[in-house]
Amino acid sequence: MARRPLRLGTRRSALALAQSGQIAETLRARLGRPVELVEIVTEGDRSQVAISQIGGTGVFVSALRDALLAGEIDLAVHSLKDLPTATPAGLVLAAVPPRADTRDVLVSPGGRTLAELGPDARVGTGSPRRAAQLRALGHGFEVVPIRGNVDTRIKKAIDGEVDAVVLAHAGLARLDRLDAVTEVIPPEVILPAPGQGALAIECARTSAAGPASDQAGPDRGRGIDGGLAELLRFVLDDASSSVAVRAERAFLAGIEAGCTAPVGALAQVLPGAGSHPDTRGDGAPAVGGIRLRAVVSAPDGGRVLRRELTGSAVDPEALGQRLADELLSAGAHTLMGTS
Ligand SMILES: NCc1[nH]cc(CCC(=O)O)c1CC(=O)O
Repeated sequence: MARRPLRLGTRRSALALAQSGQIAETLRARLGRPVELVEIVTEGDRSQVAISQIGGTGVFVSALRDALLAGEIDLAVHSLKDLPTATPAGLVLAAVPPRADTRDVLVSPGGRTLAELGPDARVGTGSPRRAAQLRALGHGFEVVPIRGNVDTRIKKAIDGEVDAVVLAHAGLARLDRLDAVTEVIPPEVILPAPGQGALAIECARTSAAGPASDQAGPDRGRGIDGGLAELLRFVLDDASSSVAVRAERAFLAGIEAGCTAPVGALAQVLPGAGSHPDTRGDGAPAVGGIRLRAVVSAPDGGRVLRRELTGSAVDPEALGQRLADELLSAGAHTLMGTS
């Protein structure tokens, strides 16, 4: 069978191209197969209005998913934190590669840290999660809504439009802009978004037996990749990263808040007694522990609820759901203004 290139669909932002290019390199090296990048322009790239007004960050994702479902691309690379918790029928989250630094960072050209920024300071972010946690610090600074790609946001701080901006460490690392970071913010101060720092590799669901003979539809027989999801998992997935984001996403799904809500979650796989946090060698996560922390905030940051639980890595979804239930019982929806 001819080994045509694997078509990897990507957004065309600098960040998306950087992370997709890195995954393409890994695939070429490990599969010895050509991989071509297919740039997909999304509504979120075209529009200048606030992301929260055009349906959330899901707008970045749906064009890539449409291309997968239409058979125009073989796999898509997403920032996992922008991926809605529900995977559409016909698609599968095939792999979560080794996760980057999960923390947020401050880019503050004047050199002031978060603790030093006082009531006179203007701090830029487009994220309700960051805005609420920034306000909850109680330093009184003004949170200014900004959007644009990572470089645009750094420039707003350098040009003095705001005193500082909060961004993801992972994004700056992938763009080789860590030089701009003035403070790495610990998760105790600002808890990152569920899935932050992780990538998601999605593909169409195909039968492991090969081009699906048992599935209807004009596009079904076209694929050359029976078991592509299994292959991608085998070459790209990191068991610890995968377990952690499964717990965080189960929490997010359980709290029914969506990916632009003022919600943070961070799971850490613990080096449990007698177990290795990585794999048993067969790709399955070893039986260990996970520590899951979460925060929900009132949109104005006036109140925040923080909770954490530790549970088994065997069932990260159950842990995420339990933590969501706890926060719901503690009044999360009333706090977030969603009930
Ligand atoms: N919402 C946009 C977005 N999606 C992924 C990243 C950075 C990479 C990551 O968090 O994995 C960013 C930029 C940011 O939040 O600063």
